[in-house]
Amino acid sequence: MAQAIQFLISSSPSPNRHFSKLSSSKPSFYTSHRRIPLTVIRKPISAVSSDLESQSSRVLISDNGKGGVFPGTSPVQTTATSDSSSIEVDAVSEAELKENGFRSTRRTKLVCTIGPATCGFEKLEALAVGGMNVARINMCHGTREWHRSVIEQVRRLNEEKGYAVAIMMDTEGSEIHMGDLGGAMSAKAEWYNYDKDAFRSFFRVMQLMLISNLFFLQDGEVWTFSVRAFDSPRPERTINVNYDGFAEDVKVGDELLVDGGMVRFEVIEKIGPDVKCRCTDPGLLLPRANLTFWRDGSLVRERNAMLPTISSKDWLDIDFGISEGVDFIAISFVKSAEVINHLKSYVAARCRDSDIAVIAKIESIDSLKNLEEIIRASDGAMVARGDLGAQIPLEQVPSAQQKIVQLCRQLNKPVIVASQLLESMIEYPTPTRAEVADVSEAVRQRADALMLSGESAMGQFPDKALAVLRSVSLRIERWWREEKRHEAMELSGIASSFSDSISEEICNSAAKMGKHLSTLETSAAELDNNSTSTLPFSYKCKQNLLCGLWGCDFAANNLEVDALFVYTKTGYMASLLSRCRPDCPIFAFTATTSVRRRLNLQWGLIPFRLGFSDDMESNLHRTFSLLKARGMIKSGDLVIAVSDMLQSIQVMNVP
Ligand SMILES: Nc1ncnc2c1ncn2[C@@H]1O[C@H](COP(=O)(O)OP(=O)(O)O)[C@@H](O)[C@H]1O
Ligand SMILES: C=C(OP(=O)(O)O)C(=O)O
Ligand SMILES: [K+]
Ligand SMILES: [Mg+2]
Repeated sequence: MAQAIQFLISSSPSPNRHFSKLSSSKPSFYTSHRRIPLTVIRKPISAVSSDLESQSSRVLISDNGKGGVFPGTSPVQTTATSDSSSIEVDAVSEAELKENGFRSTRRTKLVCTIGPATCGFEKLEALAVGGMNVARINMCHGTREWHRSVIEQVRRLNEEKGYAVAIMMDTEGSEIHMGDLGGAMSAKAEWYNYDKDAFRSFFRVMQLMLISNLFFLQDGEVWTFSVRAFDSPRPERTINVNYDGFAEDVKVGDELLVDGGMVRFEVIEKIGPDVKCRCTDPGLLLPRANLTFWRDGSLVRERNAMLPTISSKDWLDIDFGISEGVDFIAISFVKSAEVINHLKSYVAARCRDSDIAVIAKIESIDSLKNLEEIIRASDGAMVARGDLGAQIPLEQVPSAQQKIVQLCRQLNKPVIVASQLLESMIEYPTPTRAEVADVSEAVRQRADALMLSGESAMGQFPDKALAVLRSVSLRIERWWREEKRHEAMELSGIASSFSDSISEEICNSAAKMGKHLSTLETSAAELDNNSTSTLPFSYKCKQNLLCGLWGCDFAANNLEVDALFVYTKTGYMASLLSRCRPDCPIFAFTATTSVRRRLNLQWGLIPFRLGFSDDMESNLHRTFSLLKARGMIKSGDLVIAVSDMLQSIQVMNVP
């Protein structure tokens, strides 16, 4: 039995004259700013869907590829220009929905760093098929030409095969690191990419160390770290450091950590630009490894902290990212909100509609100190545990992660948990149990996204690593849905304007409603157009915006909400729904390709590109018709729909 109940909060009376007001005398809500009539409308869907059958069900699969918005159009104009009878969704979500239904869709998003192991078209396609939502390129490595080719291939994949993989560019940042060791840029990658039997063979390892310019250090060996630029060949046992102040800053007796402690040295002598160090913890020296130095058990960071967060090379990379139309720019070693604000205005001035999101990487002590202001200024954050673990004691990383993940959700910013999630899978086809537990914890914390680094960039099993992230995410998500094991979080209000606070309340209510409706146990037989009953729960919203809303008559039998639909121009309303982490998936309809790709990073959202109008009723019916034609929904599915144009909540069975 198809029927609809619609709650409307609109700044003008419902523009939809088709809806009859069966129960319209609910209290209106007035404020000093604006008058908002609150109506509760209900009517059988059959009466409003007479034109449904005549709707075209023509569908379009491909993403329009090239980044940015459509030429010469704002998102609003795009609505008018896009093909009104088409809908675009990525091929993986579509297949998942068709095969297993709504509940099977993965909520946690997956980011893969692309490197030598995955830069070919087929390898990229395998990652897209495996569920990669965002491809990350790390400007620490490789040339711009190399990165451009990756971007082009991802775009082609989207265009030709119907994926919607977004692109994140990650800046190098002003960390102190070693030089290239005179070898190929991807020496570490080559090193791991030899076949695994060979990799494990001692003699092969020795041979590789010679050809790849990798060095396995012995205890007590003395090496020179120098800020001088060397002509090749580089003097023996000498390593170049990229930071000019290095020799001035270190003191004899300091501890020098390579790659957060993979190799350790003690500073024994300073001679002008050269610093002589004795190896105290032997290990493998890898090209461009990060360096930190410690004194009396604390990180020395006075001078390091004075380095600009965005170096001149980073600015060139950012220009490159803007011209290539990347979707996200992740900024390494952020120290304050200032740099994020600066970058955002820089991007806005150069990029129409400023549709590149700026992600703050939290990986330094300073970023932890200024965490809230940084996250407020950014469009999202990354818990960059690799470098973070080199700056704070390792045992503090888990609590920092939890704090960052929670704060991001409170502030409605997507958050990525990154680094070493499945580190052992660089070499082995299965993860360790501890790694699976770590991934599970990030999923249980309900981070928006998980990221692979070396596992996908230069590991031997990129697809397998991605499959592990995917299956663990799915399993843990299901587990907490079934057993309610996830962390409960009281969300505080974030809206800064009156209109935003209405959107926020609508989304909170829709998400809650989904939950409540799915736990109702009244009988379906009671669901009848003429019956009037009251929802068996009381709901009080903080700002009283929706008070009285639930006084409407409603009865349901084991009503399970299958999906939340959100029609959103900028993506904001979709992010508000995602923030609530509802039990059912969220179908986010947006008119712009770039907004759609950006929504890929957010928990639980399945982004669709769809042109839509201000008439919610016709939007819904057209969407139902298009999705039914593709087998993604079926008659009887229960949907709660919200929209940022009309600020409404509607509950509908798919006709
Ligand atoms: N574009 C690239 N070219 C060559 N090697 C790369 C590239 N991107 C990543 N890698 C390799 O993958 C490893 C892991 O990637 P990532 O975590 O992004 O970098 P890092 O180790 O510098 O933090 C790098 O150390 C590097 O060896
Ligand atoms: C993600 C990180 O940054 P990068 O790989 O660029 O060092 C990290 O440090 O964890
Ligand atoms: K980086
Ligand atoms: Mg880092």
